[in-house]
Amino acid sequence: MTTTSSVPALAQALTRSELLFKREDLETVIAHIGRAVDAALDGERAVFLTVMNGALMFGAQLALAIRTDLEFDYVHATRYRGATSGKDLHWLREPSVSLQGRVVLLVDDILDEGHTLKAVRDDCLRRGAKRVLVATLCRKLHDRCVEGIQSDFNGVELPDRYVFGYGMDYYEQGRNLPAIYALKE
Ligand SMILES: O=P(O)(O)OC[C@H]1O[C@H](OP(=O)(O)OP(=O)(O)O)[C@H](O)[C@@H]1O
Ligand SMILES: Nc1nc2[nH]cnc2c(=O)[nH]1
Repeated sequence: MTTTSSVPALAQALTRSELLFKREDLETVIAHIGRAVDAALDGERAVFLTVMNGALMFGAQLALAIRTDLEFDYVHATRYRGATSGKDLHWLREPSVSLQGRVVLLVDDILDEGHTLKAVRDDCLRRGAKRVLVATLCRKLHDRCVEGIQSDFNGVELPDRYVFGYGMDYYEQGRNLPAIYALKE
């Protein structure tokens, strides 16, 4: 199977990648996040705001692990646009549910440098959210994260290398791999 453009091939990337977390481990971790979110919500019906596309898989599994009833919406903000380093943030879809006076659970796959989540969190507050909780499947360990953003709930910690799988892309490929891989170099 070949790709239709000149982007680097996923199969090639897999040969020079390391498997970091497999599906079963991630499912266990996500179930724990669900319990923690229930405790934090304490019965309040939050807006579950998924940041597309990367959070598609994590968002679905996390939602099923939360017992408290939720209202769903999504945003699409992208900084990486299929590349392996981030640039300016582009808003492709804003929330449609009113966030005024609401608790928002902001759900994303990865907290890397934090620009995306910071911008989306600040936008939620501008729209009147009374509290924004941030849930991420993974976060990278480095000192380049912008000030003023962190995950309230996070699944796993990653080395400072480009990762893909479980929602995260390698040149828009590999999002449906059921594990997280890191490029070796
Ligand atoms: O912490 P940051 O350095 O801002 O990076 C994290 C963001 O990067 C990815 O999105 P991307 O822009 O690749 O769009 P995608 O979700 O469509 O893949 C990921 O889904 C996060 O939203
Ligand atoms: N796929 C992917 N998206 C990201 N967004 C920010 N960092 C990363 C990363 O390492 N991989």
